[in-house]
Amino acid sequence: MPGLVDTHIHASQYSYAGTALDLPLLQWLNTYTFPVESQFKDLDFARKVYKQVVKRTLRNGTTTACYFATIHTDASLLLGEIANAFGQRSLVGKVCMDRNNSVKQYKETLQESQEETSRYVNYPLVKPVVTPRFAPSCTGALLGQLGAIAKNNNLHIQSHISENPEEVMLVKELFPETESYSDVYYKYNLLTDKTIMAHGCYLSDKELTLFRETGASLSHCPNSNISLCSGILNVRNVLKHNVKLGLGTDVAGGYSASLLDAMRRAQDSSKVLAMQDPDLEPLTFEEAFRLATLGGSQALSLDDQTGNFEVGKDFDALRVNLLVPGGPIDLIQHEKPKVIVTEIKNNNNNKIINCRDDRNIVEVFVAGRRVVPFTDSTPE
Ligand SMILES: O=c1[nH]c(=O)c2nc[nH]c2[nH]1
Ligand SMILES: [Zn+2]
Repeated sequence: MPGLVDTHIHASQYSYAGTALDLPLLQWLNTYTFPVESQFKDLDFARKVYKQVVKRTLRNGTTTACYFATIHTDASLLLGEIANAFGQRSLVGKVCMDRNNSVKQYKETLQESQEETSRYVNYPLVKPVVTPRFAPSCTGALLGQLGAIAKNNNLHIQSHISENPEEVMLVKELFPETESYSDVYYKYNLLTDKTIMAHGCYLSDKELTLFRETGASLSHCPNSNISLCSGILNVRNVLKHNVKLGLGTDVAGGYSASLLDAMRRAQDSSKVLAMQDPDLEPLTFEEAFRLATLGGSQALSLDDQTGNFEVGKDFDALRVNLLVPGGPIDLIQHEKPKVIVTEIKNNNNNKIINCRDDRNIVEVFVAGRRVVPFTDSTPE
């Protein structure tokens, strides 16, 4: 089957994935996230965590990952180097933030943020992404500079938007002259056809229309949205507005680094909304599969290279063995499936989403190179 695309993951938060999920977003950032991220000044610590997250996501079939690092440029460059060495297709973002009242050492000046963002490298599979953390962490001046850097260098952009009600209110207070949260990013040239924004749970129809018009996309991160009690994205409405959409694990707001988990949570979340509104059609497993593959590649504007097995694209693929010895699946009264799954269309394939885990992913290929299982030549 095609490789999986994680459109939103914080590599720097991997060390505490599965813990610290007892506070809502803004308090969670101040209490857990900023203190941990500030430790990435230490390159030895950064190397340890970044190697683990690249290996863990690859083993889970993530052939493309769109990463947030931290404000530290050297550590962010190291993440790019590690992804490149392991052969994972990725976008790597040095986080930019010149506002932080709670953990005062974890921020930059406007000038530092601008100069450091210009220190990026381009590998064939690893690309830079301009990364304002989110509007509350950035002054308007910084957002404007980052919009200009992205435009002048034709770079990808990533950030967060409308994840939690308190955050949306804060943005209104900080940017009173703007019409909406989306309008803040739009005004600073940060909504482009190479932009991906995480969450968007509280976007209005008008804002979704702005996304469609600018070509900006959304990353749906259901595990994080539930774990931090942020909200539930109405995926059906996003699709109805023809906004490009992918799935994200959003580690460590999300506790799982697996896109299989994201597919399941996306369906669960959509079913919860459908229970409250009988007119709403829940997401099917075919749709969840598409979001995790082709949808993600479109959302990252990488669908000319990856996302499915169309002739001309790179070979990003998983070899899945449902019956791997010691694996998590029992197939009863079925012949042994031996298929290339380009789309999910029968119940046996649905087991791939609902019952499988990384034990069933026996080989992973990125751009034709086998990257899992790891070999002697894989970096330590
Ligand atoms: O889920 C999230 N994780 C983060 O690290 C973050 N920063 C701003 N907004 C955020 N949301
Ligand atoms: Zn995030």
